[in-house]
Amino acid sequence: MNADSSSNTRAVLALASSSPRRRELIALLGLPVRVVPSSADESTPPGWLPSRIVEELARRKAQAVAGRSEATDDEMLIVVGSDTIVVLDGEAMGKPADAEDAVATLRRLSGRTHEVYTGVSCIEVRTGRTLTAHRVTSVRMKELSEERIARYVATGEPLDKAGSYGIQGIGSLLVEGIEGCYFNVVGLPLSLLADLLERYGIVLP
Ligand SMILES: Cc1cn([C@H]2C[C@H](O)[C@@H](COP(=O)(O)OP(=O)(O)OP(=O)(O)O)O2)c(=O)[nH]c1=O
Repeated sequence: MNADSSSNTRAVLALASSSPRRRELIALLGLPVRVVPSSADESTPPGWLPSRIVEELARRKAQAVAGRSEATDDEMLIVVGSDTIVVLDGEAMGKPADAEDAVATLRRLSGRTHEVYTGVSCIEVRTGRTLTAHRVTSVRMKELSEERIARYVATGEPLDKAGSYGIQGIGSLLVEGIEGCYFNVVGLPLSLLADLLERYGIVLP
């Protein structure tokens, strides 16, 4: 099944997110997409592994939207939720509370390699069939001087991003290199999402 399928049912995605990055990325798949911001509870108990955190939060975001969505007779509606965290020394870091918190996070990331975890969860609205997975990308940061961190935080870019940087923006200047999926760092691992969609019978290029 694909967007141009001659079958009577067409695949439609509902992105459970208010992230402009995720919206841009999911559009690359070429399927029809509706965007429905999700307001799920993002708290998790202490001690959860990063993989569990991102998978659970991705599922919660998708469930919050699936619960108030209805597919029309001629469509297979799949809600997609996603969650990203940065992990250093086993500690999960989400979005910074404020500029000061962003400075403290970047000081910790400086000159070291951390992991970015992104969970993706798909729910087919009609059947409730739910598929969830995650990817991990290693990111090595340059040594960052105090002046450089201050200049970067002053751009405002870090404030709505896990780990207090955006690899797709001017934050790319702080990054030495990565190992793994780039889109995973930006917040939506497209190749993983495509693997999940294939399991619903959706054919992509
Ligand atoms: C590390 C990194 C994170 N990010 C972003 C991706 C996510 O949007 C954000 C992590 O926060 P999330 O809580 O995963 O997502 P969100 O609150 O932005 O959006 P929603 O829950 O509505 O889907 O950090 C980047 O854009 N670039 C990066 O390099």
